Amino acid sequence: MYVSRMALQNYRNYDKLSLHLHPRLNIFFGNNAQGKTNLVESIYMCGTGRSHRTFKDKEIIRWDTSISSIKNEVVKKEMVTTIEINLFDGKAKNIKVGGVRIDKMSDLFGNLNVVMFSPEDLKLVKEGPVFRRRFLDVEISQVKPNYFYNLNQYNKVLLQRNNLLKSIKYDNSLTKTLDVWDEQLSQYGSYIITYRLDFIKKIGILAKLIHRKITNGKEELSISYSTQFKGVSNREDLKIGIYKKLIERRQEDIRRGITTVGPHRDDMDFYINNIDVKTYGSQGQQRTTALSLKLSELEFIKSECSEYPVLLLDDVLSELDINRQKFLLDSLKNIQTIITCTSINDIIEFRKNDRYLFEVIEGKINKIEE
Ligand SMILES: Nc1ncnc2c1ncn2[C@@H]1O[C@H](COP(=O)(O)OP(=O)(O)OP(=O)(O)O)[C@@H](O)[C@H]1O
Repeated sequence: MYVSRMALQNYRNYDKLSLHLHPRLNIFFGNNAQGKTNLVESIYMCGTGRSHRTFKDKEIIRWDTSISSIKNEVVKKEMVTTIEINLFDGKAKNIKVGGVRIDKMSDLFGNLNVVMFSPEDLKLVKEGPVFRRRFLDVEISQVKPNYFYNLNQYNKVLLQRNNLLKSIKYDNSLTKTLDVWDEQLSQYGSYIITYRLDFIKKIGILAKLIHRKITNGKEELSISYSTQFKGVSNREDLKIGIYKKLIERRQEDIRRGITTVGPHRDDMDFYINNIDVKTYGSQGQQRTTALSLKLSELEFIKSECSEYPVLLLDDVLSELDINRQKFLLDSLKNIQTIITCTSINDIIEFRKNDRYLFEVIEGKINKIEE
């Protein structure tokens, strides 16, 4: 799939923009703070319904205006469809697919699959577990709308349970009310863990092969899911396991006023040649692991949806050494790729006859060559 045309209005520093994109390679270069990331952010939004940088729509709307819009044309299985997002100051966004307004975010997923790779992602391995859980949630939601539903329900119940735990501290008679939340938390939580286990199993195999290639067979990467329910993969057993542990930890949870059991505490582990990459990996190994993981996502989406997603490479090339850059660029021949960079010196000769090159200057875009 690919984005054939993009149009922005009052989107960050873009007043009005209309652009045809190359079905394969698009390179946007320019100095800092010209609008390169804003551009990839808008494509990411059409795929996921949200920005990768902010939860606040207000920040996206061009200053001194009140409505911002994105309209992209997407070619998927040779059919053209439009995805339109209108953002309002102080009102929920409105999303249309093929001109029809959708009321559930999960109806957006799958119309445009995107994979974003930015310098932030290079920290995926070594940063805190929140980043890795977010990675899991975004990637699985794109291909499994049911996951997104269960995740939303889980988060709602978790919030209610945590509020209740805080109230119980002052009113013990409320303790019995926890039963209903524990039941629901186990139900939704077991779905989340089952989906995550399946996802990690699949991308684990793909990432291992990719990592082997990048390191010329020197490193063997393995990825696993770290959970309080190790060894349990059946959904019914997980449900029972979560429920039992919630009861077991109930007094502790009441004392602390938070829920200490469930997938919101889980994480991903990475090993290279059986050594924990988070703790002992060099910076280079951590980066290569992140790169293998990102590239495995492309293959995963292809295997689930039969088409490659659109790849957004935001300012990431300069962060990789020349070998990794070459590996990355060579892997992308059949994938629409949007690259942003401040300098094109390293890639000026790259796929010269099979790309569009654009210069970004203060929210305006000049096409340099076909
Ligand atoms: N809501 C907004 N309205 C108008 N301009 C905005 C808004 N939000 C951000 N900007 C402007 O957008 C520009 C930043 O754009 P962007 O983040 O895309 O930069 P970039 O070209 O990717 O730069 P870098 O190479 O430094 O990452 C800044 O000039 C900023 O002031």
